[in-house]
Amino acid sequence: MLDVENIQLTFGGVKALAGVSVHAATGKITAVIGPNGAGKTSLFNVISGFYKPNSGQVRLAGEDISALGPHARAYRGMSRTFQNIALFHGMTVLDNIKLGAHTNLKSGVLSAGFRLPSTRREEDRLDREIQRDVIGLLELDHVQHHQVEDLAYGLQKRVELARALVMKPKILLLDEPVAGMNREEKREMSRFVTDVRNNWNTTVLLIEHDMSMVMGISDHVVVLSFGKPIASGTPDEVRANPDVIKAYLGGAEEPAANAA
Ligand SMILES: Nc1ncnc2c1ncn2[C@@H]1O[C@H](COP(=O)(O)OP(=O)(O)OP(=O)(O)O)[C@@H](O)[C@H]1O
Repeated sequence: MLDVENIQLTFGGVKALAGVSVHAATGKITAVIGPNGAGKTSLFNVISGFYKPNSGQVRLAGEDISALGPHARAYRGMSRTFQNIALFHGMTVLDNIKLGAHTNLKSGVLSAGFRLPSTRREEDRLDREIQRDVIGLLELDHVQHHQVEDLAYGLQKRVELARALVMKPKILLLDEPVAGMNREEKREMSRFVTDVRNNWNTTVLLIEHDMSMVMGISDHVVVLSFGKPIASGTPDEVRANPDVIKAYLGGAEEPAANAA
């Protein structure tokens, strides 16, 4: 589904990514892990089109999308959540979720402004679809009319996930989905991500520090260290890999070529 080939990205003298390739297979959960500064966030920003790499290619469902910006990638079925909560306060859960669908609506801003009958029909259809698919699946029924800022942290993260899903993405990019959560919230988020994949066959790519989440739900894990892939495989393979253990224990040395 997603093929990231040989990405090089430098910031001044710092090589943030030095030849990173990642394949996220259709309907699978792929995780990118690595110690602080390994290049995970940079890789996500390259994949979603926020950073332009020095070289390398990003392909989505076979199409080279390397030259496209974030909106064009979203339109092609790439959706992401962010590390920090990015919801609109003063709005309900349902309205926040609906914001994720604006590019799916056929009616333009003008007709929406005049509330033409066709726009209202489209909104009604969208409401029904959101209720049926997203709100039900993510168990947000009981809070859909609440203001988002009144919700507990874990629920707000779930609303963000819902908003990312409204577009029915081909691939869902999750940027540290359980950061800052308590154990119960982490367990719930893991279950919901797995449910989404199981129900819709969505391809999921996530970056995450929480090892129990990564090892619990991933089909495939890629490990970065100092901007390079050092291992990949099943959670069990990666866990047992001596290079990975060394990187996490702080024994790995930065390659001389990476020095600024
Ligand atoms: N905008 C930037 N300008 C300059 N250097 C940057 C920038 N973003 C990242 N870097 C550098 O690129 C390298 C990779 O950083 P990145 O944030 O991608 O790692 P990470 O694995 O996401 O780290 P963390 O787990 O701490 O979020 C680091 O050396 C970082 O200092």
